[in-house]
Amino acid sequence: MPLSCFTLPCEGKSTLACTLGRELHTRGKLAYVLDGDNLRHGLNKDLGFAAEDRAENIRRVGEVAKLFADAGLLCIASFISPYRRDRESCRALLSDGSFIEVFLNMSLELCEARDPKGLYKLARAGKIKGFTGIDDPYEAPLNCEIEIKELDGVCPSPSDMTKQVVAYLEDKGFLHE
Ligand SMILES: Nc1ncnc2c1ncn2[C@@H]1O[C@H](COP(=O)(O)OS(=O)(=O)O)[C@@H](OP(=O)(O)O)[C@H]1O
Ligand SMILES: Nc1ncnc2c1ncn2[C@@H]1O[C@H](COP(=O)(O)OP(=O)(O)O)[C@@H](O)[C@H]1O
Repeated sequence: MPLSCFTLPCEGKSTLACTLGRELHTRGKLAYVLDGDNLRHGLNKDLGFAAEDRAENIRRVGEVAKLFADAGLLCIASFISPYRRDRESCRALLSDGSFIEVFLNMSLELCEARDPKGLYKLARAGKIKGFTGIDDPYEAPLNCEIEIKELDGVCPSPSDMTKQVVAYLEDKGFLHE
């Protein structure tokens, strides 16, 4: 089961992927996290952020996730993947129902206020071009399986985000023996 979180930078993808991975491990499930930041240091270090590079990034991630799924692992993929067509290509690679798209739907203001790596600041200053959410697009999904959003302007905690995803997985029978 490849489970993929797609959103703007700083929306909490890596945090959710990590918390969820730990929760699945405590339930005796073998899970592996693929994260954009990490893969771009190795497997995908030849790629930049032009639309065709982002497409190739996500194509490779989909192929790797498929290998994990074949081996019986739960794969949690945490990438921006801003274009719908690239996400749909990943979905098409995998068997029906096994691709679960998680959309973290937080405001740009919240992401920008976090900015632990200072990239939004650089993008606003024009020092990074083509930064998602600032001068590059993000196409929100039309039919994701799980949407996590702010409640009354407050972002759910990592633990609450994880609970929402786990509830979905339990409901769909992914966590049964
Ligand atoms: N131009 C531009 N646009 C967006 N993001 C940028 C850019 N340059 C560098 N970064 C950093 O790269 C991280 C996103 O990598 P991804 O592989 O997930 O991107 S993508 O799926 O190919 O769009 C992303 O990390 P996260 O903050 O974890 O999302 C950024 O830190
Ligand atoms: N649910 C949350 N509540 C509060 N802070 C969060 C939450 N999720 C992530 N953060 C914080 O926001 C920043 C960006 O999170 P990160 O998971 O790296 O986002 P992304 O992978 O989408 O770029 C980090 O400093 C992280 O600690």
